[in-house]
Amino acid sequence: MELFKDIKNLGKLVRLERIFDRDSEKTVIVPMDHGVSNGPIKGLIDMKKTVNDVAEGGANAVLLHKGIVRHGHRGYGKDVGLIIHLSGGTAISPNPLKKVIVTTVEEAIRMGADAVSIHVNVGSDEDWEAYRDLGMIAETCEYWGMPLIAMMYPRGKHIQNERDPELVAHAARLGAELGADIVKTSYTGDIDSFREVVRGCPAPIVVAGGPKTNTDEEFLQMIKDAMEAGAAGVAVGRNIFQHDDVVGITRAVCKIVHENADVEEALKEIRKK
Ligand SMILES: CC(=O)[C@@H](O)[C@H](O)C(=O)COP(=O)(O)O
Ligand SMILES: N[C@@H](CC=O)C(=O)O
Repeated sequence: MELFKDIKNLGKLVRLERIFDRDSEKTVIVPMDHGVSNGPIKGLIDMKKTVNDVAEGGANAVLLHKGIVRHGHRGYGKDVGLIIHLSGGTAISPNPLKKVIVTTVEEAIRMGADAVSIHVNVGSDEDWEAYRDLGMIAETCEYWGMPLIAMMYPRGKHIQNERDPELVAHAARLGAELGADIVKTSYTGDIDSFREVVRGCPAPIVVAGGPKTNTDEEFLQMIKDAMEAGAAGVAVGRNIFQHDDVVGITRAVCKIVHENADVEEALKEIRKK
């Protein structure tokens, strides 16, 4: 794939083709790691059903913690790529922004992962520990041919605006500098500033979702704008798995990401309740 022309590691290339569409060279990832950070929230109770629904809707990959694969692997339905999340931390911790490494790349390989991910809150207390983790895990991923996705967010007590374009650009660049193959970060709110984030980051960027938006139009427009700005895809959790029509909203997102559809056309995929 042209998108990964800088990557020479064959194992990584083979695996990346399982989580990116070979024709569009874009991806729709559905993170479902919220059980660790927030507990069994809406949409993440029956994990097999939710994984099956997003697979049915055409998602390229789901992102899970290891225990959900162990307890919840479907073994039926349409196959979907598997990204295993290596970081953990909870909203009820005295330091909710602190993430520690809870799994190894080797364990992810044993579980059949197509990629692994790590979460870094840039600007949080002791963020340097996460930078060290990212750099070291990148080296292990290189050895095993395992693609690494770094979730890079400006978050911390001195960060006033987590979507500030300069801060998002810095966080994204840091991910690429320390060895991530793909960077996931927040949308900055407008096409021009996000284009600069993409320009400043040598690794492909996938855009994160955030809390469930009020309307489907608002959410899909954000996806459309991020793609227009040069994103290589999306990694959206709650706006997909908490939707009343999980299959339909996944199809709508895929239509924009892979087929460059406009929002109006994509909305037709959703079954209104
Ligand atoms: C649970 C998290 O920490 C999130 O960052 C999650 O991993 C994610 O990637 C985004 O999920 P959304 O629900 O789309 O914000
Ligand atoms: N490839 C797996 C990924 C989830 O565990 C599947 O399709 O079920």
